[in-house]
Amino acid sequence: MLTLPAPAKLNRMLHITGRRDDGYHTLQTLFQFLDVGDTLHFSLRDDGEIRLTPALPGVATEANLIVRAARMLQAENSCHLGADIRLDKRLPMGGGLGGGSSNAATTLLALNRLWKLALSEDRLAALGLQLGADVPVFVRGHAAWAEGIGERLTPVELDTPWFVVLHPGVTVATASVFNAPQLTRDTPPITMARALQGGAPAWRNDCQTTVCERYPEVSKAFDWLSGFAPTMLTGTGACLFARLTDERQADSILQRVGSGWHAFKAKGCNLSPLHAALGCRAVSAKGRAKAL
Ligand SMILES: C[C@@](CO)(OP(=O)(O)O)[C@H](O)COP(=O)(O)OP(=O)(O)OC[C@H]1O[C@@H](n2ccc(N)nc2=O)[C@H](O)[C@@H]1O
Ligand SMILES: Nc1ncnc2c1ncn2[C@@H]1O[C@H](COP(=O)(O)OP(=O)(O)O)[C@@H](O)[C@H]1O
Repeated sequence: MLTLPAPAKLNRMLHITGRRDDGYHTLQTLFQFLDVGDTLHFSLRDDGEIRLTPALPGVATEANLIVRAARMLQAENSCHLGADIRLDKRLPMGGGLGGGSSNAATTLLALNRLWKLALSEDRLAALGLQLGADVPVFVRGHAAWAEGIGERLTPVELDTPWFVVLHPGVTVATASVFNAPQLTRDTPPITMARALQGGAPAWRNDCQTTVCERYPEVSKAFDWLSGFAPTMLTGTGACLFARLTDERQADSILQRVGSGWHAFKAKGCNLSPLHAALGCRAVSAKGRAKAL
């Protein structure tokens, strides 16, 4: 059996720079992984079946990104092998932590290994992009500056603080945020160097105002958490994250979280825990940028 993590991600900053003809928005964002996430267990089957347990509430098995990733790999390689896959789900769904995308990326890398397909990382990232804009960064496995709809990636070294991630108990529909008339969607593009130069104190998320206006519970949670430390929305929410000076500060905040909200502490990682588990070497220092 192959057991691998599917870590969460944060968008440490997120700018929306425009809208494409197909309706998708162009972004500039900094992705970083957390040392917390789901876990997947893979066992080989020789009959071509893909069996996933347990089912996720509200997600048909064939629509689950894990099953879709497995089927895509089978089709791509005319592969007749299958897998039993068990998912230990910890990440809230639709929270802006990228859990579904991360599950898909872990499945692509795991089955590439289990089925001995030897597909390149480039090919796996291209397949992943067909499943979701956030899948390629999980396939690549390094914190990254992302452009386009999140698929044009440049690895970066970011600060790796402790965070408290707070789920305010509401679900935010990504499409409703991107369709909101008041959404800021004309932030002038900046260079990666400029984004990194300001560092964390200068970062913001263009979705945050719209999400807080439309979801009062997110606004309330933001006001509460930012009373302790600098706080931001990840992706289109609903999760918020506070950047802390040390782990003790995280523990102290966690003791005060009210009922109806779910919170956990996590550390930022520039190398994905998935790639650490697979024993991948970190990308070479060449071409990496460093946040000040
Ligand atoms: C904006 C991010 C940042 O990480 O938010 P989170 O999902 O993590 O919160 C992601 O790129 C989200 O990517 P993903 O979650 O794959 O979005 P999808 O399901 O493909 O998109 C849902 C809907 O949101 C809109 N959408 C999504 C991404 C984008 N760059 N522009 C858009 O306009 C489209 O209307 C699309 O139909
Ligand atoms: N394996 C999976 N894990 C989580 N969500 C999944 C999965 N497969 C499909 N989904 C669907 O994808 C949606 C987005 O999930 P997720 O990636 O966790 O959130 P977000 O994109 O907000 O970070 C979920 O609401 C769910 O309907």
